[in-house]
Amino acid sequence: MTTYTRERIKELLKLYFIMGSNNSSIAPDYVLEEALKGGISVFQFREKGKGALEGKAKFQLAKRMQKLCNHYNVPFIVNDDIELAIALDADGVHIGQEDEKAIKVREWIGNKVLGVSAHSIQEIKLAMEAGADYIGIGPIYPTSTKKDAKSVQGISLIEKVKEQNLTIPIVGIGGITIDNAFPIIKAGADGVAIISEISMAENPYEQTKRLKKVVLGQE
Ligand SMILES: Cc1ncsc1CCOP(=O)(O)O
Ligand SMILES: C=C1C=NC(C(F)(F)F)=NC1=N
Repeated sequence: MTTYTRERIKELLKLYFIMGSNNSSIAPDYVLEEALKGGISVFQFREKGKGALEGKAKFQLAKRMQKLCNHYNVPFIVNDDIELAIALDADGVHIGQEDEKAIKVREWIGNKVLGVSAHSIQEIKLAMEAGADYIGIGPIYPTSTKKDAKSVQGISLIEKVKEQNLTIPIVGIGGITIDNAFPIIKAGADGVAIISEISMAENPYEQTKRLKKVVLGQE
């Protein structure tokens, strides 16, 4: 398990921003800093898909984004790339079902935060046994950001997790906007994970502030 308590993980998941350089038409460092000022609670560096950076350029962008997160005391999570996470001494990693097995990753990363994507109760239980600190469930709504996203599942799996009294922290992801975010929290998720609603926003700072109010039930 991680050095973070389960309660702390649940707090961190509240407004989970995820992006890479190909999720925005403007400078990713600028978008991230606006989102940090707007109140995101955790950031995931996800450099993936068409036009994604690789090698030194990817490492340097990750380093700049990690520095921004450290400045705002927001944990910095790396998607998929375990070596990069270890090289940067990131706060955690997020892996999908098709990535390295959670049990192996847990051994590699020690007590860093380990997040796992899951699409069924079975996958959630396996991830819990492997020492995952939180689960990403989605796509909740249709999304065009992840080309190979699984079928849209709504909030049904989040509700099932609650019905079965599974206590692992949960974050919903996929097609989440200002208008559809709160039902995910109401269904029992600890937070929402967002890419384009913030990364493509006209004003990422204002958009983040509004999303924060929505997930806190203040709007
Ligand atoms: C990474 C990922 N996993 C499931 S959907 C998705 C993309 C979420 O992006 P957006 O918030 O723009 O729909
Ligand atoms: C595919 C993903 C699914 N869920 C998450 C998170 F929101 F962090 F749990 N991140 C991903 N990259």
